[in-house]
Amino acid sequence: MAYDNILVETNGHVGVITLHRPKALNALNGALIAELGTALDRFEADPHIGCLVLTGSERAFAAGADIREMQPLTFPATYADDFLSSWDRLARCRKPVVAAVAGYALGGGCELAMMCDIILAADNARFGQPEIQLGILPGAGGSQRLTRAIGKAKAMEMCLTGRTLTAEEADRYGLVSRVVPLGELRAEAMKVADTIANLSLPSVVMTKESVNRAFETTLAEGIRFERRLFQALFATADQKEGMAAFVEKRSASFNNT
Ligand SMILES: CCCCCCC/C=C/C(=O)SCCNC(=O)CCNC(=O)[C@H](O)C(C)(C)COP(=O)(O)OP(=O)(O)OC[C@H]1O[C@@H](n2cnc3c(N)ncnc32)[C@H](O)[C@@H]1OP(=O)(O)O
Repeated sequence: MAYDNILVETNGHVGVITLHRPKALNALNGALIAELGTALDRFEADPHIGCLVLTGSERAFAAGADIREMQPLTFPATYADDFLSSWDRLARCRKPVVAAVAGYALGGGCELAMMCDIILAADNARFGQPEIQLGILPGAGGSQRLTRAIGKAKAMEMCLTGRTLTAEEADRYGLVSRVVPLGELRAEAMKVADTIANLSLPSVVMTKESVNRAFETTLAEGIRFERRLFQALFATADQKEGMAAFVEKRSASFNNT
């Protein structure tokens, strides 16, 4: 499959997607989002892939949704087409996704990063929701995921003023898991993804689902849900292998069953 707006490659059990619209700082247009959806479908269906990395360029992860594409839109058209309703494909990916963010992650770019499970930031990364400066608001979950990630006070300031965060601030506020030197970003992201990809896929997918459930339910329901998944994993061969490997003092070799 040929892609025009993204680069797709496989490295061991890791699928790597690189946003690639360099002239527009990886601004997200309909074509790019469609290609991203196709790549995600393929990696998700590939039993050899256990984790994904999503990245951009050194200058921009993504500078937002494509303003030129959005400029002529009208309310009746956006409403009738339910504009953006399919742009959250990434958030529905069942396999873990590591975002490797360098440069600008603004608007839809910040929202795209927040749809991932782990965000590694290069020291030059900048996160922001500047939509207010365009007379709109974050439309792909930014006001919701950002608020859950860093709290109301900081999310309000970002969304209401368009202020951007440095990588160091994003780290301190809990938006990213850590900051690494720009030159080490890709290698670090690959290391994290490779670690995950070599674990047992059923336990990885269930762990992701269980952590995400914390955002959607009560504590009691979440704990019950986690316990059921925990019990279910005792039906897998990988649980037997993982625990046998520990007892026998050797590395586990999982086969995702
Ligand atoms: C799946 C999730 C997506 C869902 C999206 C939901 C709704 C989201 C809405 C938005 O994201 S609105 C857009 C929010 N982003 C912005 O407002 C940032 C806009 N860009 C800038 O402010 C600046 O470009 C910059 C990032 C601060 C960089 O400035 P710099 O001076 O270094 O470069 P430029 O010359 O401005 O940019 C180079 C080139 O890139 C084009 N470009 C940049 N951002 C966008 C964009 N968001 N849309 C379209 N094009 C963009 C810019 O126009 C330049 O192109 P040329 O003019 O040289 O052709």
